[in-house]
Amino acid sequence: MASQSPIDEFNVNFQHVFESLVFEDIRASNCKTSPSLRADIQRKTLSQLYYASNSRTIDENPTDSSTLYNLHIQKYFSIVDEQDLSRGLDSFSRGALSLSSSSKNESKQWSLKDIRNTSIFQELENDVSKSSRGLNNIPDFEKALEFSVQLEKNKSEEEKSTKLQKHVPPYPQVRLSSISEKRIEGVTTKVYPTSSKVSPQIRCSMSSETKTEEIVKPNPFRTAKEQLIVDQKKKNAGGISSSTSNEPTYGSRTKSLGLRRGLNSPFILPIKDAKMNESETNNVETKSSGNNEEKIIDERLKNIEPRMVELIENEIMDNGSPVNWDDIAGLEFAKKTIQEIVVWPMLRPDIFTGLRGPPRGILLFGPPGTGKTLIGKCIASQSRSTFFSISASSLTSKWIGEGEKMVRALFAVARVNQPSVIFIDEIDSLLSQRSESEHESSRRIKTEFLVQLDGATTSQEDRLLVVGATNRPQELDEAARRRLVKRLYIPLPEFAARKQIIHLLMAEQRNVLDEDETDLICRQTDGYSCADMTNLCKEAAYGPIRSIALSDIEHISPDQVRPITKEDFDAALCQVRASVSSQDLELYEDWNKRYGSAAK
Ligand SMILES: Nc1ncnc2c1ncn2[C@@H]1O[C@H](COP(=O)(O)OP(=O)(O)OP(=O)(O)O)[C@@H](O)[C@H]1O
Repeated sequence: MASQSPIDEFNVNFQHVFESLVFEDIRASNCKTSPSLRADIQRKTLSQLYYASNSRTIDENPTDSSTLYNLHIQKYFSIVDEQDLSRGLDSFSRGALSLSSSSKNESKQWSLKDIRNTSIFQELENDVSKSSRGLNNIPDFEKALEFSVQLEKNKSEEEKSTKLQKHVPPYPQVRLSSISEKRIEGVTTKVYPTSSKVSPQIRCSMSSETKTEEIVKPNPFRTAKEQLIVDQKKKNAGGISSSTSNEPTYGSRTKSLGLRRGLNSPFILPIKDAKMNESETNNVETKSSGNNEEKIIDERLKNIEPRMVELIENEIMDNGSPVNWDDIAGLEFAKKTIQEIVVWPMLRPDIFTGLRGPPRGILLFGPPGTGKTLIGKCIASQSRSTFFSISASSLTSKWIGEGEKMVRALFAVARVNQPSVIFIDEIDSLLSQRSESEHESSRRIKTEFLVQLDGATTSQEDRLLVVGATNRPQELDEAARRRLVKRLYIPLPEFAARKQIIHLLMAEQRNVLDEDETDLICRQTDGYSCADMTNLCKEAAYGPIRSIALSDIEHISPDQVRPITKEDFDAALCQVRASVSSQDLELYEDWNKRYGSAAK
């Protein structure tokens, strides 16, 4: 048997398909058949056509198959969209937008979306755009074609509309069936306004000729994104509006470095514009004028190295907690004298003028740990002054070669921050008696210090007080001694002062010390300095802790720790001894008799 030629094969196939189509068409046209069944038959026909075309069973020429395809599409839609339920499904108006997923037509294999995505449908569009000559010969094809093209164009808009309807079932109140009717009858002019993104006003064409648009009730529903756009639009009203539209630019927004720009942010030039430069220049001017003001204030610092100023402000300026006179046990004479000659004049410089002018330098001398530094801090606190605390030995050793600069800087910063108290501990090491073996740098520091001290003592405007403290007053240079006009002896604490220290410190701890026991401790601590007394109390406070078993120390609560007893002090007394020898005390008392502002 001779094999069939490709043309014969095509003819056979086409005949088969055509017969099938005609048969189905007759079935579908049968008025007695239900609309649902007729729609199914048409859909089946479309599927067959689609399959035959794709498998090249019928025709390589897409125009013919397209003609057939569109014919059946029209028939299909005429059934689906017919509003008379006896003849059609009225499906479009009730659910055409969700037709693709609808089960109304009892088939899951087919959907409107499938038709649009078919290659034959797309080929149809392409062919039409390439050549309209052959198509003009086909009756009604043009209408079907235009419908198909328009259908594709409207696809995305329909999807949006479908989404909106899903959220608000009663909306839109549009007879969409009218749209479909127009599609079938003629060239569709359905227009969904693009501005519907913000407040969708769905418009539909009522007539293909007049293209009159009907404004349908606006849909109040807004997606979160739409609401954001509206809010930002309101916010930016009156401000600089973006040159771009408010519509979101999905995925195409330009990222900028630094701060993220909002939807309606004004455009920012990637380079500095003239205006920006101008404003920056103004800022610089403002800043520089501000600096000029600061320079006028800080005239006294102009010859001082900034790093030294910084060092003094960070390391020497003391911002510790304030000290009250009551915090200092004993030393009644010293406290009274300092209040009279130092604190009051610093608080009321207008009263303490002339002969009543305060001394600018005082010396606190005495055994170590008796409260000299404490008094210096208290002077600063009570006179509301800035407190500078420096050890003279650090001036000579820490800043070798720069000590004199440091002294100058210290006084300059103190003047800027006045009223100030400059407390110089171990002042003897700075202002010791001159000798042949004295190092050149030490000598220069001493000279600078005396110069500054002279300036501080002679200047009436400056409110500076230099407080020197020493344990070796006998080593002080004569010139220094003369400048430190008030020389106050800070002795070892007496009985009352020692008792006061115990009370002060024990007040913070649980203890069972009675007055007799406290007095006994005070008698036992004759010759102890204030620092010694503090150490004794600390040691006694450890007694209750030492009585706790090591295994319990981690878990024991504070109130389970027993109170401090006299026995703890007895144990502590064995540990903490007086640090000041009687010989040293004699030296202080001698020197006090000779040079000190002794108590009468
Ligand atoms: N009069 C006092 N009242 C209460 N506590 C004091 C008194 N004097 C000293 N202390 C305690 O002793 C500590 C040491 O005191 P401070 O440094 O003032 O002594 P100092 O005379 O300056 O000693 P140094 O000469 O060794 O510098 C203080 O921190 C304080 O706890």
